[in-house]
Order: sequence, then C-alpha cells, then structure tokens
Amino acid sequence: MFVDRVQIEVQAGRGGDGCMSFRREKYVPRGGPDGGDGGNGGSIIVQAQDGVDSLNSLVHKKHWKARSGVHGQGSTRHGANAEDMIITVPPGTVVRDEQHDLVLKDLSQAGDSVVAARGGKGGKGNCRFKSSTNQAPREFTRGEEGEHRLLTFELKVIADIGLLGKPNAGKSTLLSRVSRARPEIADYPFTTKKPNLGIVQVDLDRSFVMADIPGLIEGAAAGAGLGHEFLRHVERTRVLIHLVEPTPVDGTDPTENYRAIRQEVEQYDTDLAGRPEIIAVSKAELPDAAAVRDLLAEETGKEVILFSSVTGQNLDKLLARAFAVLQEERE
Ligand SMILES: Nc1nc2c(ncn2[C@@H]2O[C@H](COP(=O)(O)OP(=O)(O)OP(=O)(O)O)[C@@H](O)[C@H]2O)c(=O)[nH]1
Ligand SMILES: [Mg+2]
Repeated sequence: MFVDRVQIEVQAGRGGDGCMSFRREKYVPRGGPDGGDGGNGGSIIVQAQDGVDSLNSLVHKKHWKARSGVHGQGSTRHGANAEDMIITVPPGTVVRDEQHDLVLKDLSQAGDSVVAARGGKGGKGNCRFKSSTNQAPREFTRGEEGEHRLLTFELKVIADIGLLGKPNAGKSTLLSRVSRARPEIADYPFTTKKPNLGIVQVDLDRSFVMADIPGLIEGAAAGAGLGHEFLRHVERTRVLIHLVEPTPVDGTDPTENYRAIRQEVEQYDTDLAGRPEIIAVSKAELPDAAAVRDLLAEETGKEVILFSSVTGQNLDKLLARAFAVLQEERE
C-alpha cells in the first residue's frame, strides 16, 4: 500500500508554570521572591527530508504529543524548555490545517519545515513581579496551553515531465524503457497504483525527472476511481506527455480517449490544463497505430509523435522533444 494522504492530530506541549517561592535569608527578614519561570512547551514541527518517500509511517501513528515545559523552581531557577517534536515527511508534502481549511505550508524542498503546532509559553515566576512597591509579590502565571491541530498531509510528486494517459496506455513501460525505474507492468488496466519516478538521461548533459502515475479514467475529476487522487501528482510537473493507446483492448476510440482525459484535466485544474502537452501515440508497431496518429494530429492540429517502447522507434525523438519543451518552460 502506498499512502499519499493522511490525517493526524497534533498537540503541542503545555508551558511549565511559573513558580511562587520566597528566599529566606538571615539579613532579609521578609525574604524576597525567587520563583523562576516555567519552560516553554515543545512545538510540533513538520519537516521535509530526502530519503523519506511516502507517508506510510504516519498511518500507524495518528496522535502526536510534544512534552510540556518544566515548571519554574525556587532560587529563580528557570524550568527547562521541552524539546520540539519533529515529524518527517517526503519533499512535496502539502500540510493543511483541516479545521480552518487552510494550507499551512507546501514543503516542496528537502529541508523545508513548518511549525504545525506551537508549544505553550512558560509562565512567569513571582520574582518577575517584584517592584519598588511590592517586594514580596505572590503573583505568578501558569504556563500556556500548547496548540492543538488536525493536520492533513498530501503528497504531490514533483517531476519535470508527467505521463498522462488511460490505463494500459504504456506509461510504465515507457518509464522503464528510458530510465532505471522498474515500475510494475502488466497487460491489464490499473497496474500502477502509486507514482513512480525515474531519471531520464537524454545524453551526457541533458536529463530530467519523469513521473509515471496511475492511469486516469473518465470521471476522475469528479472523484471516480483512482484518477482524481492521482491527478495531483501531475499538478507538480512542468510538461505533460499524453500517451494514447492506438488499439485499446476495451474497444474504445483512441481520439475519444484523448479528449476524455483532456476534459478530466480541465475540470480538475485550469492551471494544469494550460501546461504544455506533448501528444504521443504508443505501441507504434501495432497495425493501426500510424492511422491513429494521423487522426489525432488532424483533430488537435498539433504534432503527434508515434513511438514504441518495445521496438524503440522514435523514443529518442520523444525524449528530445520533451527536453526541448521543458527547457522552454524553465526559461
Ligand atoms: N506492443 C506494444 N505493447 C506495449 C508497448 N508499451 C507497452 N505495451 C504493453 O501494454 C500493456 C500496458 O502497459 P503499461 O506500461 O503497464 O501501461 P500503463 O499505462 O502503465 O497502465 P496502468 O498502470 O494500468 O495505467 C503491457 O502489456 C505492455 O507490455 C509498446 O510499445 N508496444
Ligand atoms: Mg502503469
């Protein structure tokens, strides 16, 4: 199971109470206030780290609680601050505050972090309230409560190029052919359940990251099937390669399939729909592939690349094109 959305509850630590205490000294008959401040409660920090590649570990731990600060003590001793608690997540995780329905932070780079719940401030000891008119204050304050939040983490894969297409279009096969990634491949739809990333080396000094995502099905933007969940993974890619299978086993029409997915993308996010898209017909060696390419080119008015991950036909052309469009985007 690959988890890319998870909800947890976080409770930051309470601040330690300030202390109420008096020092009694031989030559100071009434003594003086010497209660120290309480320490701060621990905060809960969410940080993106390289090497963490899913939210799986959070599934089993839904409640996170940071420690409380230590109470202040006599002799103006400050209570110790509690240590912060750090939750590590993969880069690309968006942290949301569920109750207030807002994005706390988008942790897109390794090292990015956000204080998800702030620890309570420690209270003031009575030594802080001493004044010229009040040499022996009984006043002190309690520590503050730590923040409590309901958080949602959503992982969005970050890649240069995202592969888009109906199930069985050949997305995983393409990624495995052009990178070292080894996604699962099978002759049935919905083989891919989690996004896979691969580094594509076009030549010595040109490379990019390609993301293979589970296939989109119609109605994905409305939440049907896997599609909706996974459209967010292409949200973070700069360029899309839209793969169209020339002879779908379910007998559907390839150009129809192309349009259906475009519609899904547009419904999902207009920003995503505006991203550059390279259209490619896969499985070039199959009998009708060239005709499908021509039809699609005519219909879209765009260049459509016909390639095969099996024979290798036009693979270099597809990659060179992808890199060129990516380069334009980067500039
Ligand atoms: N003839 C031929 N078959 C291909 C080619 N590329 C992929 N296939 C086959 O098409 C089927 C589906 O390939 P996948 O790469 O798993 O397709 P996918 O788009 O990742 O599918 P999902 O993960 O289910 O969305 C497999 O049986 C592949 O062997 C190709 O270039 N030529
Ligand atoms: Mg696949």
